[in-house]
Amino acid sequence: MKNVLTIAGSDSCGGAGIQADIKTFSALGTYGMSVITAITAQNTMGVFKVTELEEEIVAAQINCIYEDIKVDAVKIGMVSNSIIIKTIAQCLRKHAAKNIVIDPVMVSKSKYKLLRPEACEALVSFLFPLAQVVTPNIPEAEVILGKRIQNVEHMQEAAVAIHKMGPANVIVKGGHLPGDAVDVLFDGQKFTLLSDVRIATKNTHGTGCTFSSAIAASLAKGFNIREAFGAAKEYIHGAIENSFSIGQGVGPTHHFYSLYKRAGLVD
Ligand SMILES: Nc1ncnc2c1ncn2[C@@H]1O[C@H](COP(=O)(O)OP(=O)(O)O)[C@@H](O)[C@H]1O
Ligand SMILES: Cc1ncc(COP(=O)(O)O)c(N)n1
Repeated sequence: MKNVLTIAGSDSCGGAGIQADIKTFSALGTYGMSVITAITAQNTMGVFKVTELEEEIVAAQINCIYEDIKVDAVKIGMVSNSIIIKTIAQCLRKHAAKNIVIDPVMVSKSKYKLLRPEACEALVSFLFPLAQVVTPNIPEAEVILGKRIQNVEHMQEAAVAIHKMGPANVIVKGGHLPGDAVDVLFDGQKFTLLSDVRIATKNTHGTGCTFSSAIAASLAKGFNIREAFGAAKEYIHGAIENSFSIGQGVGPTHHFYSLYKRAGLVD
């Protein structure tokens, strides 16, 4: 069994954040662990309150895990302020953490700011250089670069520009552009583009969290970045295809549809 850690925020309704990450790790046959950076009160309609945790408890959670358990990959999601960002960078350096996947979470689908605007610079300068891969969506890449991204060519340019900020690989996700769902990987030398038919659903709560966690689980299993990208794309497609409506807003993706199907729990 490979061990995968998520460092992220808790989502009370279970569709994104820590909860989506651990479901993904489990569905992909890895052992999931968590370091919580913030607690959010949210549901399918929005984020209503956020409490950031003190950096001491964030550091203690990371140290506790690395001092005892071999961590095969780590995914970083919502980290809302620069003090916690610097603490995480320091801890991961101290433990020589490998297979670091960074999803630079900034704004929820319900438009709530999950990253303090002044902390974007810290995220880029302290965490990006440690990453095996960073996975911005279009709005995040636009904020990082201060440029509009309107097509796949712009996504490729953005991937090259973000690569210069230090990560070994960049995947710019195209979920926010119209048309097919095209994602662009740049490894410093060449591009890999993966495209899927866009699934017509409003239930995409947590897609970015799920996608980056699937990459982390795949890297933990020994896949190279291109293989991990392919496995994550396939996983997110199935999870969105089987997404469902709970609550009144944007529903979650389904992580265990194939297991449930085999067990006769769904049609
Ligand atoms: N409606 C959809 N149909 C198929 N794939 C999608 C759809 N929406 C997003 N994706 C895919 O889900 C992954 C997450 O992308 P995105 O939604 O852009 O991330 P985020 O949740 O960070 O905004 C990407 O692989 C993207 O191409
Ligand atoms: C704790 C937490 N982390 C990440 C997201 C982003 O997910 P989404 O973009 O689908 O709202 C979220 N809503 N909550």
